[in-house]
Amino acid sequence: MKRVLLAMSGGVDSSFTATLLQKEGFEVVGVYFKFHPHEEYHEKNIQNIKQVAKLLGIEYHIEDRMQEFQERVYKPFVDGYIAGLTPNPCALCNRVMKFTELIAFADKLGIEHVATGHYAITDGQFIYEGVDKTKDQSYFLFNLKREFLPRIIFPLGKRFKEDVKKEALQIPLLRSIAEQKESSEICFVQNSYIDVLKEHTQVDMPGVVVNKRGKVIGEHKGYMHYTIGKRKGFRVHGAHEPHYVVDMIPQKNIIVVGKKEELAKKRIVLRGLNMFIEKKEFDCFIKVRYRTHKVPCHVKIDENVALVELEEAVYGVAKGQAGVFYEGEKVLGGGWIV
Ligand SMILES: Nc1ncnc2c1ncn2[C@@H]1O[C@H](COP(=O)(O)OP(=O)(O)OP(=O)(O)O)[C@@H](O)[C@H]1O
Repeated sequence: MKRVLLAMSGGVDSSFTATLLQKEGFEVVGVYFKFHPHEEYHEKNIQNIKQVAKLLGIEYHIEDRMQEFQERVYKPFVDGYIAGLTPNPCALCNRVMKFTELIAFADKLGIEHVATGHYAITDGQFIYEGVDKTKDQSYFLFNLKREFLPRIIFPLGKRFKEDVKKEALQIPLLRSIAEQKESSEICFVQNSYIDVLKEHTQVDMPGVVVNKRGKVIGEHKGYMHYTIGKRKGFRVHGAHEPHYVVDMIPQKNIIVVGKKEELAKKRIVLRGLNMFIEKKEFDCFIKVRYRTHKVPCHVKIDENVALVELEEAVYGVAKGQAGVFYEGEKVLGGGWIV
């Protein structure tokens, strides 16, 4: 029987994925990784995994990767905010933690294929958007190592979240899992990223708001409270129209604000590229945040840096986020916005 190692989070998606893989004739082995140190959170998830394992009669493993997660994902997240970036820990984690550890553990167990409950599609060469556009997670997967792809299965890629939930509710032992509240977007952030940062650095430190010409026009609570495009939580004296954060100077604890048109960007530079194609110059579409539409662009790559000229302006481009290239639904690659 063909075996597959399934990354199980204890949530409805990966739990339901286990049932799909079994129906397809796989012998499923599950693995749960403890990435962050919130034991209560793990306990709840592990309870769910035990329940699924019992339902399906599958073997599962609980693996501690807290130290690695701390160094490879958590620390860069905190350091990123301190440096004035808007980090994207999930896209980073998928490359340096989740899939790396999943593949390594599969190798240890002598299993060829790995699976997750991501809403995305792969043909072993490329990643494509999942059919459920409201749940598609291809953006977060742009950074996967190419050599991983032939070993990955995404059983939910052609399914709709709503149907997954409905079907899971019909299975008695999955019912309670399907009824649980969805997990937050970043697994180690329980409430707000600000609470996480407060454990490591001083976040509340009032500073000045300046306009693009450097003139002081207001006050803010501390630069880490803001991301590019934010228009609330700071004061601009005598402002009659909305002002948006257009830049920040972390070393001086200054945020720069401007009107909507000053937020517009038609040129973006990406570094730390991960490409699934060899071409160095091409036309495609780019997504500069998770929840946004794709914009047509022209890309030129030189020495692992991509210069992207956009056909229409985008608003709220934040350094540290991922820029992901698409051709239709296919992910061509991407990099980090600088
Ligand atoms: N701690 C973990 N250990 C092992 N696998 C995990 C873990 N967290 C997430 N995964 C895997 O990554 C996939 C996507 O994770 P994400 O956090 O986006 O979950 P999700 O879409 O809410 O799915 P789920 O309902 O399965 O939690 C999960 O479906 C699962 O396969």
